[in-house]
Amino acid sequence: MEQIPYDEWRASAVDPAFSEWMRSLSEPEWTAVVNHPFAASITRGDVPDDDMRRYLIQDFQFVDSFTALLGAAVACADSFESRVPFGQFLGEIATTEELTYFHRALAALGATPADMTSPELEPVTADFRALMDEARTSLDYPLVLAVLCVAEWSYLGWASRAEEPLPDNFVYREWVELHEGPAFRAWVHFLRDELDRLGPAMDEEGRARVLDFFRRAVRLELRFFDMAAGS
Ligand SMILES: Cc1ncc(C[n+]2csc(CCO)c2C)c(N)n1
Repeated sequence: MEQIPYDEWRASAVDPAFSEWMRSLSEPEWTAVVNHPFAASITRGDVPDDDMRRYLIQDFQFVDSFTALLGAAVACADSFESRVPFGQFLGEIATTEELTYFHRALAALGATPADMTSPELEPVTADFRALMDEARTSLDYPLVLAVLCVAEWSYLGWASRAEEPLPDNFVYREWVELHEGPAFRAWVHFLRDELDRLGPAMDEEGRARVLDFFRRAVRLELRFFDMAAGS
């Protein structure tokens, strides 16, 4: 897609948010992620066990780097008010939801402890971890935000397309519930608000760098679901 400078785009956009500028410049991949057949299959609970196991084994490695990236956000956010939500979310992931979910779901799918701690990484998992490492070591707050925001906003996108009733099997139901609902929505809102606050004050070169991280993350989300679907 053509790259329209933010200042020009904002003048005629229905939603002039900086995050929306980046999202719209990440088409058609963005829509392909939130409408991905593998994600739709999760919401219906009909992913074959072998595929769901492979996906969650790889995703646990993703979540490890993601958690480290949240730590970087605590470190490089530009105010106390901004640090706190990252710390809160970090605490939730590290303790309750994410960790117990992965252990229970992977046990139910017959994964071994070694599958969780030291699996062979798929190329897309390695590439995604490399992008998160690049953002983390930059300690550049907008770059960190861009990668976090794509991961969370895109997951909210597919999970909010789930139809009631959710699957009985907890492996699917809880994975949808983790990425939907008022608390998760507020978290995504916070990440977008931060980008919307910082983007307009940046120069064109700075914005282009944030957009580059945003787009790379969107492409990796698409490749990740493609990997999971075995395509
Ligand atoms: C490839 C991939 N992209 C994004 C997410 C979303 N995500 C990562 S950590 C986290 C917090 C609690 O669930 C969420 C929502 C994912 N799991 N896997």
